[in-house]
Amino acid sequence: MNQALFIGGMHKSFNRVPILENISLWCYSGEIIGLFGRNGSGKSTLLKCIYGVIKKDEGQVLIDGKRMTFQKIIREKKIGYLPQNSFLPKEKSVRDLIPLFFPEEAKQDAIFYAPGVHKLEKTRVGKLSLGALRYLEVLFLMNCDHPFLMLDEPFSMIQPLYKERIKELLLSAKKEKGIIITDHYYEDVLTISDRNILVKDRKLIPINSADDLKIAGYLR
Ligand SMILES: Nc1ncnc2c1ncn2[C@@H]1O[C@H](COP(=O)(O)OP(=O)(O)OP(=O)(O)O)[C@@H](O)[C@H]1O
Repeated sequence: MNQALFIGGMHKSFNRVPILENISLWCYSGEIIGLFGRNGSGKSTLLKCIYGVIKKDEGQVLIDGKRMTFQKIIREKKIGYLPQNSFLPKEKSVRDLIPLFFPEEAKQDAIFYAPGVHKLEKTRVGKLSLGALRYLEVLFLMNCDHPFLMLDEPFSMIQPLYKERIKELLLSAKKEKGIIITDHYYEDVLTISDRNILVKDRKLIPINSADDLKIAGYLR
């Protein structure tokens, strides 16, 4: 079912320093939005405010016209969020972790039989390479039933093979989900995104191409 995520009139300051001012943003299922911006421009803050892990000063998050709180987003499984730091327990093996997150056999199979997972089965999460870990996290999120996903730097520091696998997952997931993704690996994002936005001077600016990123001062 097509769904719409709407963020309206969002403001956020830290210690009275404004980071985001009067931010409005839409995301529909079936699209990938690329979110760009210089270090410290407020991309992670925006995602955290939408998800509700940090409190916004003002503004609304609506899904299909219904006002969302952090509790509702979690309870009703509305948004899956990939933070910059890993959320998987380090001491568990990949094989033990899968049934922990996914009791249903069909979901377990979807993950076990995803490309490259079989050979990671016995490895503990803490021993996975950064690329394998990020891939596994994205794979887990894709297999949850959230209509929206927000990913904070899924491509950072990972080898091309895993980047390609993550891109394939995202392109497949967007058939059913709306996805917001932020990463400084802008070329990887631009190859899969449908719309792009730059966070600059506390505001959002629509971006149509890498040239626009130059004009807006994100690239040289
Ligand atoms: N909990 C916090 N307390 C105070 N200031 C914070 C906090 N979190 C973020 N900031 C500040 O808010 C600004 C935006 O940070 P944010 O992490 O959202 O930027 P970003 O665009 O995601 O950067 P990067 O590309 O480096 O990940 C920065 O100046 C940062 O120092």
